[in-house]
Amino acid sequence: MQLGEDQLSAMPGFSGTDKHSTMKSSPRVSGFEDIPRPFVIGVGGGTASGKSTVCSKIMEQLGQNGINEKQQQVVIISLESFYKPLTPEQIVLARKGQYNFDHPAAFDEQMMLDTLLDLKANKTVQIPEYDFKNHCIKSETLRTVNPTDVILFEGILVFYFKDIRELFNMKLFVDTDADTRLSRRVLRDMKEFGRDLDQILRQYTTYVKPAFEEFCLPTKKYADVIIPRGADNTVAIDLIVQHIQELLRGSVKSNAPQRSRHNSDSLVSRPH
Ligand SMILES: Nc1ncnc2c1ncn2[C@@H]1O[C@H](COP(=O)(O)OP(=O)(O)O)[C@@H](O)[C@H]1O
Ligand SMILES: O=c1ccn([C@@H]2O[C@H](COP(=O)(O)O)[C@@H](O)[C@H]2O)c(=O)[nH]1
Repeated sequence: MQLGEDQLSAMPGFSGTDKHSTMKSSPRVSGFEDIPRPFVIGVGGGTASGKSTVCSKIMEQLGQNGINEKQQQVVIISLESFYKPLTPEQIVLARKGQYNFDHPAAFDEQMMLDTLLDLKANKTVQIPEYDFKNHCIKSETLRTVNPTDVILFEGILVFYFKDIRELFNMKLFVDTDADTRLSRRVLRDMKEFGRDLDQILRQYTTYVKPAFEEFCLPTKKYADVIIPRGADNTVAIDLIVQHIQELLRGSVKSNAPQRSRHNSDSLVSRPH
């Protein structure tokens, strides 16, 4: 679905263009003509840093929440959809906090790559939904993701895999203090997934923390924008939303062929 001027001007904060002139109220910035569509934004960061919450806030501020999936112009995809299936023995270990869900080998990199390439080629894809409680894919539900304008792809290791990292047009890293993350993770795992404290802490100290230090934290250097304090950082979120709105407005007018943007060509540093 290509965005229409009316849909865009309905977005909160979208200043819009005069119906009869594309330049009057908000001149287009040079360089926006060739924005790739979809524009794929990677959102990395440690467990419970607020990646999902930041993505939800971005969606909300773009007026995308509560919209029929078919009409959404921005979608969120989570890395957990690409967990490899566990054997029955591994599920037993996972229930005791003895399976490493934080190691890159836990993910199906090829499936992730194929899915992102299909989305970049504006194909409709089916994405599994993950069940954290039972450590498996929900077999009855496959989520259909239609061609869209902006994709937010969030997860602990989204910047770890080089092939995947190179598909992102923008990279955000949600940077939240480790104690805050641990306390949120404990509360979330207890409340939402019914886990006990022993299991949570064993898993955290054995796998989550070491893997964060070995595989996730080193990927921070790839980020175009680092968001300290996660969803509490309303200034950063406002700026990112404003930027996405500029992108969407640019994509509406663009007929130019898509091309990938190089890191150093980051849109964030362009003057608005
Ligand atoms: N700024 C915040 N203040 C308080 N709680 C938060 C904040 N951001 C996230 N949380 C809570 O912390 C937990 C983890 O947040 P989430 O966005 O799911 O993180 P991630 O996607 O990085 O794992 C959730 O229970 C969420 O409600
Ligand atoms: O079955 C599972 C699968 C994953 N996890 C943990 O989830 C986090 C990643 O998700 P965030 O939303 O980014 O926190 C990862 O640290 C895994 O340890 C799990 O506990 N059980």
